[in-house]
Amino acid sequence: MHIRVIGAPIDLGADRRGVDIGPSAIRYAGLHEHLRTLGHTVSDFGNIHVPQPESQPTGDSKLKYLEPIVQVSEELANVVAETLRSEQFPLILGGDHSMALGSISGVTAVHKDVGVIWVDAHGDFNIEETTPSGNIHGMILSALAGQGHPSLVNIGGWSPKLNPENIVIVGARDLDPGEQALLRKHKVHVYTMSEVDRYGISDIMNRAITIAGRENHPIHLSLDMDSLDPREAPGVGTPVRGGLSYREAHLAMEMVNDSKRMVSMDVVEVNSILDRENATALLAVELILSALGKKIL
Ligand SMILES: NC(=[NH2+])NCCC[C@H](N)C(=O)O
Ligand SMILES: [Mn+2]
Ligand SMILES: [Mn+2]
Repeated sequence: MHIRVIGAPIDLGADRRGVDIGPSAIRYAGLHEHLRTLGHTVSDFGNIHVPQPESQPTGDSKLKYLEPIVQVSEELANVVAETLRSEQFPLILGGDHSMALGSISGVTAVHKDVGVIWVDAHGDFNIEETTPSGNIHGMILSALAGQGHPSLVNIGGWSPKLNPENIVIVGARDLDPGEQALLRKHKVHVYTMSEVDRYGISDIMNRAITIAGRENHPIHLSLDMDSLDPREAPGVGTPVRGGLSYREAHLAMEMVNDSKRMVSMDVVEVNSILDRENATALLAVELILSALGKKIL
């Protein structure tokens, strides 16, 4: 496969510094060399331009940094779409999860009926009326499904990008009350940690792949590193106890690879200021390798 690494060093969606270093930290953890040992061809687009938060007005407290986030999303969507059109696999490194607005907008500009597997402690399905924080990284999946502020919903000039019934969230354990109601209303498939415990990650991933990939739909994988237990992934801005274990996360990635349906992938929320000796970035690289074909034997 031809993989193109795209850095999206955005921290405007989390209103906290440190995730902007994520793309460098993941590259520094040996991403390119390891991908090449799997037999992939790897090129690097570099990072898209993201303004520094200190240079921007915060704007509406319920939609912080809306304008620059929309600008970055438009640019990232174009780069991702161009990458797919030139038959390369986009591997997008965050940055906070708001970058998925750009990446998935780009994917859905090229592929029809995209299914999304969103591995996350959170639902990221808030809108300005339900957000407890005003941080846009918690409002991105809803925007892709056509809900929320028109500037977020209409990246690229069209909407919705996703049919909510093609979205599967895996690993959820911290959903806000208004967000829960929206997820139910729009019939998003949510597998909580409780269900992972009850049925096992293998069963849950089989279901997730069946739903997101039904009728041959291409799958986009969005991996939020806070889906992992904070003992494994300490370098995240919004840690929640009781997350995926190291082994569960690897198996989840391996199963996505085995499905042969993945067309693009994001890895987000690596916060190097909060990390310990780059452990979270090193784990991110390991998980990327499992998702992109590394086999034990
Ligand atoms: N991508 C993330 N880490 N999102 C965390 C969102 C936290 C919370 N639900 C909020 O809306 O603010
Ligand atoms: Mn997230
Ligand atoms: Mn999260």
